[in-house]
Parts: sequence; structure tokens; C-alpha cells
Amino acid sequence: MDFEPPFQGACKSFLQNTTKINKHPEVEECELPVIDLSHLNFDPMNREKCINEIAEAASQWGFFQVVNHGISQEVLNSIKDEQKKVFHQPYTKKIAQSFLNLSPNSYRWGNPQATCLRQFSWSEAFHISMADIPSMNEHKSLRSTIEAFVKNVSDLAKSLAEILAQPLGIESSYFKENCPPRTSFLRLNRYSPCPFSSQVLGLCSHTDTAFLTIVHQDEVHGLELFHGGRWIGVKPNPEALVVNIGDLFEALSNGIYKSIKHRVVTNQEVERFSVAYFYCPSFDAVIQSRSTTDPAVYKRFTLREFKHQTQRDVEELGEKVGLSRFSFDRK
Ligand SMILES: C=C1C[C@]23C[C@@]1(O)CC[C@H]2[C@@]12CC[C@H](O)[C@@](C)(C(=O)O1)[C@H]2[C@@H]3C(=O)O
Ligand SMILES: O=C(O)CCC(=O)C(=O)O
Ligand SMILES: [Fe+2]
Repeated sequence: MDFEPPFQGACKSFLQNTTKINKHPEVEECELPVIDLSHLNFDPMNREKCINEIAEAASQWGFFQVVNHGISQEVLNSIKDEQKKVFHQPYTKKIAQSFLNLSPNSYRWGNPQATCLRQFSWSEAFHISMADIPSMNEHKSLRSTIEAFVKNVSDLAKSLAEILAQPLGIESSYFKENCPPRTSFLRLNRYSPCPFSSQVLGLCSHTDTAFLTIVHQDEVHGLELFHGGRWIGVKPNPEALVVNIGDLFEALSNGIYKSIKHRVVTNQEVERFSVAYFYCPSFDAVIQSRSTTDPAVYKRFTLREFKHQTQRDVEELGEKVGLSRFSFDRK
């Protein structure tokens, strides 16, 4: 059987191997907390209530949805159309570095370092650093759509981060100082239909390395999060964007906000697209709890140290270990 996209090394041999991972059990779908951001513009009482809802969701779920987020449906639809066009190009074209004029290794299919099926991701992605967008000259409509999306989503990410910082007593200038416009990045995801959907994940279980991530998912089910000891499916809501706390906010908040494991399951028939904006600081930003009352849960680290550790873990173990590497409790 020929596979589109092509498999190199790892996945091919995992699939030929008779050892199977457990079939993903049917999961329940949930309505994540939905927060109406228009309440932030109402009277102070409504605003306060909305801020509390956001902080509550970040600590109870690590995930929530936002509506009236300020990004038009037109921009969201056009990013999906543009995504479709680039992903539907032949693999050999996408893998060529000159394709979108991005930095090396921006396009990836699966994760070649996976050591077993559980770690494999049946998906392809473009990582687009903000610094690379101006060079996407040959794909003008993709570039202008991405610019329109980024203009809106970066403001939204900053506002949400500032709101989340308030109850922690973190000064509102923190994000302005630590997250210059070029340090965040976009990940365009495509999950192609998978003939082995009961065995292979679209994106293996992970937490995000960011302060927070904003995801626009299409109407195809796939995103699941680990909550209350089980996997729960996030029902696609076309009006909403999904927001999740990343590792950096969990550390900064001294574990109050939770960076939750999530994954994407595959589907046999239909392809699925999503776009994720990872709100990140500069590499040398120091991530450290500001709590004056509770002992620090995590050691102080820079994003550079965190990324190097993740890279080492992915190379040696096939997956990211994440924040527990920096925990004071680590045995
Ligand atoms: C193999 C891996 C790469 C990844 C960490 C992981 O163990 C599994 C998911 C990957 C992911 C997906 C979202 C983000 O793009 C990312 C930076 C993250 O935090 O988890 C990547 C990781 C990566 O590319 O290093
Ligand atoms: O595709 C999705 O819904 C989520 C993607 C994701 O978790 C990621 O890109 O980190
Ligand atoms: Fe993620």
C-alpha cells in the first residue's frame, strides 16, 4: 500500500510491527468553558466577573474557549483556504526549503524521532516564525492572510496574558517587556485521513511550550485534552477559538494555571486543519514564580534552557518531558 504522505523510517516500521498500542477508547465530548470577551468592555463589575472566569478556567481546566474575540470569520475562513492550498502541494515541493522561504526545518511530517507508535504523530505542519512572514513573497495571498490573522491574534494573546497576570499580582508590563513581536510563532497543522486511525494519533500527547496558545480548529473533531484522569474531546465550535495555558505560564504562576496534556486523534475519512498561535517570550526571558506566599514549585529557567532540554529529550527519549524537568520535587 502506498501512503500519502510518504513515511520515512520510524512510522513505517512501527506499523509493520505486530505490537499494537491500545485502541483509543471512545471519548466523551465536552463543552469547554466558553467565555464571552465582549464582557471585558462592559461595566467594571462585568469585566471583573469575566476576568475571574478566565482565571478560574485556566486553573481548573488549563483550557477554555473565547467568543467575540475580535478575529473575523472572514479571516478565519481565509486562513483555512490558504492552508488547504499549501498543504495540497506535493510532498517533495513542501519539503524543499525554498517553498515558502521559511527558516530550515519549518515543514515537518510526523516526528522522525519517535521511538514507538505512541509517540508518533500522523500529521504535517509548518512552523512559521513571525520573523519569516515578510519573506513569504511568492505566496502573496497566504502571506497577507497570515498577516491579518497575526495582527489580531497577537493582540488577543497579549490581552489574555495580561488578564491572567492580574490575579497573580504580576505587573501588566511583564508581557510587553518579555514578548517582543517576533518571538511568537504559528503552527499550521494538517491531519490527513489515516487508514490506521485506531492505532495512530494525529498529534501525540503533549503540553505546549508557550505562555499560552490560541487555536483555531475546523469543524472536524480531533482535539482531546486530559482532564480529571481521562481524555475528553473538545467539541468544535465554529464561533470560538480554543485557548490553552502553556508550560511557561504554569511555571510563572507557580502551578496555579495548568499546562494540560492534549492530543489530536486521527480520522479515517476526512482531513482536518488547525492553526495554533504560540505566545512566547524571547529566548533569554527568565521564567520564575512571583509568588511571595508559596514556595516555588519550579526552578528558575530561561526559555533557551527549556528548549534545549526539550530538544535533548526528544532526541534521546522520542518525546518532550516538559516542566517536570524543572520541578523542585523531581526525584
Ligand atoms: C516530539 C515532540 C515535538 C513537540 C514535543 C513532542 O514531544 C510532541 C509534540 C511537539 C509539540 C507540538 C506543539 C508545539 O509545536 C511544540 C513546540 C510543543 O511544545 O509540542 C512541539 C514540540 C517540538 O516541536 O519540539
Ligand atoms: O490541532 C489542534 O486542534 C491542536 C494542535 C496542537 O495542539 C498544537 O499545534 O500544539
Ligand atoms: Fe498543542
